[in-house]
Amino acid sequence: MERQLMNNIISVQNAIFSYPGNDIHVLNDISFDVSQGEWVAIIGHNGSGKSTLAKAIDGLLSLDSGQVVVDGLELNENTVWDVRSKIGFVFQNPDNQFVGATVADDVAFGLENRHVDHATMVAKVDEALKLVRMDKYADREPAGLSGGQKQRVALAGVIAMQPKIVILDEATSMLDPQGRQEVIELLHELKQRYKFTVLTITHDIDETALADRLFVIDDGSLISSGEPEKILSDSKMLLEKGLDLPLGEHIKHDLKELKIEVPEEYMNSSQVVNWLCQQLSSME
Ligand SMILES: Nc1ncnc2c1ncn2[C@@H]1O[C@H](COP(=O)(O)OP(=O)(O)OP(=O)(O)O)[C@@H](O)[C@H]1O
Repeated sequence: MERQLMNNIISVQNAIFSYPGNDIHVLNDISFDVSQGEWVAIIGHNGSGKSTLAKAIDGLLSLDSGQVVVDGLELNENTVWDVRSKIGFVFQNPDNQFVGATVADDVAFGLENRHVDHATMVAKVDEALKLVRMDKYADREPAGLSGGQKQRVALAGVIAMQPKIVILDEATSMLDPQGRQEVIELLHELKQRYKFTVLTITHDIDETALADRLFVIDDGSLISSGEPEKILSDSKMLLEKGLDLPLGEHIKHDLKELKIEVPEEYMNSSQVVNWLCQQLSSME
């Protein structure tokens, strides 16, 4: 109810899409709205259509039928550049995104295209690199960085532009667990600070617990959407759809297999550990 009162910044209605030469609907009549400032995480098995959906929102491909509206603009060939200017997109493989000779040049690229004055540009680049903890690498060549460092720099490029919408397509997949945690916390902070709307596509199921809403895509259809805690506690559906269980739910699932009664509601791993300790102490 509360969501309906907020502004929709992304609206996808009856999206249908097949790649040329293949009749299969990779997007099979998908509809949803995303509110301004909302963080939506998208999960689904390999090949379920998540990246295709993200590309359709960014106008990188056009739908066979249906409609995408971004910040009040209906996406079509006349509006595609305006739509894209509202979206910061980080792909899984940042190598395809680097254009600058140095890390700093690369982060500055979008700002230069917007003719931002030099002093502002230097300050924004420095701030963005500090936020992703890559300021010490400002003069390095992007090609010489590790996969995780490249993903951080790609993210800095997006942060510097302060777009209304940030789409991360498996953009933390090369980060180590600590780095991934840092980037997710950073996103959370930036979302509060700049009121970004965030779409994250991820195979890291634990990461999705922090989102405002979770979408499950299966063979091109949006089969479930709602509060992450509700969806993440539906272990039967997640397993049926070939998805991982979050760690806490994984432990609960194993306990259930041992015929141990566990709470139905979603618990993260620390909550499961606390719950187990309580059970043990009550047995003493
Ligand atoms: N350029 C393309 N040409 C033809 N088919 C494609 C193309 N890109 C993707 N596909 C197919 O479309 C389907 C959906 O792909 P997509 O990349 O959207 O899935 P995904 O859910 O993002 O997968 P993953 O989790 O593996 O990244 C897959 O069957 C894929 O093989």
